[in-house]
Amino acid sequence: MDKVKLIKLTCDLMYLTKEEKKMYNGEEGPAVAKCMEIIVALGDIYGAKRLVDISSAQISGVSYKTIGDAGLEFVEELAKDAHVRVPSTLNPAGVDLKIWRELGFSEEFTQKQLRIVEAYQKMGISTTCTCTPYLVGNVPMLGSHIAWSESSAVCYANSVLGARTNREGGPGALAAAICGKTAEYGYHLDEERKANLVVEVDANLAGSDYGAIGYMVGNKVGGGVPYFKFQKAPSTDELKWLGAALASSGAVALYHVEGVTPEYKDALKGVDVDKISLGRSDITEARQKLSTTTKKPDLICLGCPHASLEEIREISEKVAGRSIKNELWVCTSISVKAAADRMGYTSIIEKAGGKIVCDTCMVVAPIEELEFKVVGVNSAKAANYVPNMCGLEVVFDDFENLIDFEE
Ligand SMILES: C[C@@](O)(CCOP(=O)(O)O)CC(=O)O
Ligand code: SF4
Repeated sequence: MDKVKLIKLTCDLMYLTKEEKKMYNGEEGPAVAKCMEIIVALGDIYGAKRLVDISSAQISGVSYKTIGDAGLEFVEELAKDAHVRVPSTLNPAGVDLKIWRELGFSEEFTQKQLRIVEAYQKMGISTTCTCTPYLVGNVPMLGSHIAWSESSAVCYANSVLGARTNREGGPGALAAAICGKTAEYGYHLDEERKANLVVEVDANLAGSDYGAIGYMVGNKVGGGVPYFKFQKAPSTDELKWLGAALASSGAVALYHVEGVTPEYKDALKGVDVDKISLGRSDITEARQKLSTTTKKPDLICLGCPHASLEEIREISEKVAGRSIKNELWVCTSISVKAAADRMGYTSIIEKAGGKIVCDTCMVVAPIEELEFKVVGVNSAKAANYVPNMCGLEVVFDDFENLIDFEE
């Protein structure tokens, strides 16, 4: 079908403005045309009536471990003449861009990884290399339309900030960033943001319990929208862990928390939903399911999603003046690490034998090429991903139960 007919067909299914038609038919260059085709194709598949302007993007498809040579060639080709039109941040890479050699990663992998990051930077994407863009300045407003990928970031933006994005894949988010637009379907629409399951949690929760709850409920609702009733209001870090787990065991992109999240008041209006209750025994069962071994971990990886400054402060307090027996990595962004350096938390953790690892994480880095056998994590998402993505055993527990100190 030639271009004109295709536009006609597309216009029947979706309304394109004059400006958007120009972008679509190549008047703004081949890269924009290619990206508009991706966006319009997604819109046609999901029944969008129009495109919507976006205020920011979060781009995944960064680690050489996940995108390989094909992905490297795709981004280098696009970077020849594409540039983003909205503030865009980048997902974690496969290595810490500064201390990769100290961590034991290979020169060959790192060189390819640096080419990928360079190509994204050439397109004007901020090479933040973190899955917590909302901690480094990419903080979309309530009701704003965005195009984010990285499932935990998508869940946080929709649920905690009340911004509007679907679970974009790498290409979809990148295309949207280059065009400044995305197709208006799914979570961009009011009617898709209603809850479809009420979850009453009759237990006093702490730390990694939130990940265990998210893991269980994600399995139950798949791509649904859970509405939580907790005994006390979770912190933003606890909401971050909850959403990451919901998004990794299910395909949850939005949840509501009664009395806490910005859209909870309308989430149950006009819908008739099922209710479930979860208690301590359910949480205990989920926690057991998330570990694949009872062996002591030789590598402890915290910061999935990337650690906040508050998390790093708490870790530094727990290790201050002690000497750690196992290897400890605290994964975070360069921005949060800069603040941890200034506050002295980094030197406390390093003096105890730990490392603050930036730009990457225990899932998208090739840790399987290092000498570790058992990874200890306090993130249900990491526990869910490490066995499949790294082929290593995993122990899921709170930090204080994972760490081994010299006497
Ligand atoms: C491993 C994961 O957290 C990030 C994958 O990142 P990337 O596709 O390598 O940029 C997957 C996800 O949940 O989006
Ligand atoms: S696996 Fe965890 S740490 Fe890695 S990118 Fe995803 S949320 Fe972030």
